[in-house]
Amino acid sequence: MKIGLLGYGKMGKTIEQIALHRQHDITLKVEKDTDSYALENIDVAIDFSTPDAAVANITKCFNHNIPVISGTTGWLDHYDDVVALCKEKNGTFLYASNFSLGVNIFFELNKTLSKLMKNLPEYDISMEEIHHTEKLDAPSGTAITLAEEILKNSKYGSWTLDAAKLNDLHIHSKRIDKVPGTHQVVYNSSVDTIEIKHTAHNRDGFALGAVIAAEWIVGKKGVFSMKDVLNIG
Ligand SMILES: NC(=O)C1=CN([C@@H]2O[C@H](COP(=O)(O)OP(=O)(O)OC[C@H]3O[C@@H](n4cnc5c(N)ncnc54)[C@H](O)[C@@H]3O)[C@@H](O)[C@H]2O)C=CC1
Ligand SMILES: O=C(O)C1=N[C@H](C(=O)O)C[C@H](O)C1
Repeated sequence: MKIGLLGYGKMGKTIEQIALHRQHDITLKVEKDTDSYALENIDVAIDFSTPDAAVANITKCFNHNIPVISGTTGWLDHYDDVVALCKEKNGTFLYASNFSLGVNIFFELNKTLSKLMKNLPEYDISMEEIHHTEKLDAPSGTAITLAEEILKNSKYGSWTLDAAKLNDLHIHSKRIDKVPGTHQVVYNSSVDTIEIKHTAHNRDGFALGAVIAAEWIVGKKGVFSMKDVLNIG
């Protein structure tokens, strides 16, 4: 498979290693902020760029009929527009806030736990996400995915980064040098605490999931998620 890497930073370089190991070719690497690259000789594009660049990169793939895997976070206000454009162009698109198998299992644990806790308002819920200091967005895309599931079954109106907003689900975003990604959900009452936590040890799990998604999507049309790839949830 010929892969175009839209974004060749920490994730692009990790994906390259895993893709080569799985006998794929990297036929394009976009390393900096430009839209003047050519989408030629590519079976699938994988976008791990920046919040500001993601929509233009995805749109360019639709216009060139290239399936696109999107791992970039921080652009989700435009997600519905991108899905509509994909359908209009008869394109192929998959976004995941987190491609790792472990986090996708964690998403299912979070869903199950939130359903179990639905009628127990004596528990206050909070979340914490920790990432490296180069991360541009907060909260993390993964934290938003977790929060959106919790909100379906909780007393909270929306998620917030502001601890003073007591009626909302507080996400505490911490930035610590070199941390690849840690997410925790805490249910706290006066008598006990229930916590679930996922800790990434490096970026290999994210990268492997993105390559597996790219392998899976070639030849398909439409809008997909990691649930389709992993057949869970
Ligand atoms: N969904 C997932 O599983 C994961 C998502 N991410 C997300 O992926 C994104 C990238 O993460 P990192 O690789 O750690 O960041 P990074 O900062 O190391 O790399 C981003 C790269 O994109 C390049 N870039 C800037 N403008 C561009 C453009 N217009 N087109 C193409 N490339 C452009 C930058 O020069 C840089 O090399 C972030 O949004 C991050 O949150 C990161 C890890 C896992
Ligand atoms: O920026 C990162 O590094 C990560 N971003 C993703 C997110 O925002 O959830 C996934 C992972 O946690 C690493």
